[in-house]
Amino acid sequence: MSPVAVVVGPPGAGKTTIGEALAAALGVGFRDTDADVVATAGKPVTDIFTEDGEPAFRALEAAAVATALAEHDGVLALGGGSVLADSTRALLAAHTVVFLNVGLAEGVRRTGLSTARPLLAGVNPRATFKELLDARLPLYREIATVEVPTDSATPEEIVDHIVGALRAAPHQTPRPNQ
Ligand SMILES: Nc1ncnc2c1ncn2[C@@H]1O[C@H](COP(=O)(O)OP(=O)(O)OP(=O)(O)O)[C@@H](O)[C@H]1O
Ligand SMILES: O=C(O)C1=C[C@@H](O)[C@@H](O)[C@H](O)C1
Ligand SMILES: [Mg+2]
Repeated sequence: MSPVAVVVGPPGAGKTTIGEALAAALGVGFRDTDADVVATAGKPVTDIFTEDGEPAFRALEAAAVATALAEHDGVLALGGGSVLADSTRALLAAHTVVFLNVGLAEGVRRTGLSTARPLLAGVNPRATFKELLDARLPLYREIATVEVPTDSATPEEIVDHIVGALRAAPHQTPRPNQ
């Protein structure tokens, strides 16, 4: 069993929004590893960061991603920082991975009103977001099979784009060493 598509990208890229809409368009189930981590820990992501620390969150996240990749056959959205783990990127090499890209200004705008993202809760969310994008863009691109810019597209347009890309390459050839 393998997800139809795994959705990755920075905070605010739309992984949850687009992932849910993509699953509905394809008539498959949707799963989000952030929700899996919250269910396992029994508390919100912010509390895990505050009470247990980011390394504890990342360990829960890597385990949640490995389980979901093995169990889920619909659309799977990953937490924004999942790609930081070498083990997760190695697992993703065998999957169809949609990278939802978002630029700095739009990413800050979309995440600005929420307090639910502990990494962006500091005094200068814009600087933090820029550091995060600089560090992660190569990692998202390393494992993506489809990259979709989202800054000036509606969720409907983005879903159409992804459905078209999946139809054009329905059976991804496994990469070497998989
Ligand atoms: N294409 C889009 N155009 C405009 N707004 C969008 C778009 N995609 C998502 N949004 C909005 O941006 C916000 C963040 O979206 P969402 O929660 O889906 O992002 P995410 O990638 O799942 O973030 P996180 O990494 O924190 O889980 C939401 O308010 C959502 O409605
Ligand atoms: O980008 C990140 O590192 C994060 C994104 C969210 O999806 C959550 O997984 C958490 O807030 C961390
Ligand atoms: Mg999300």
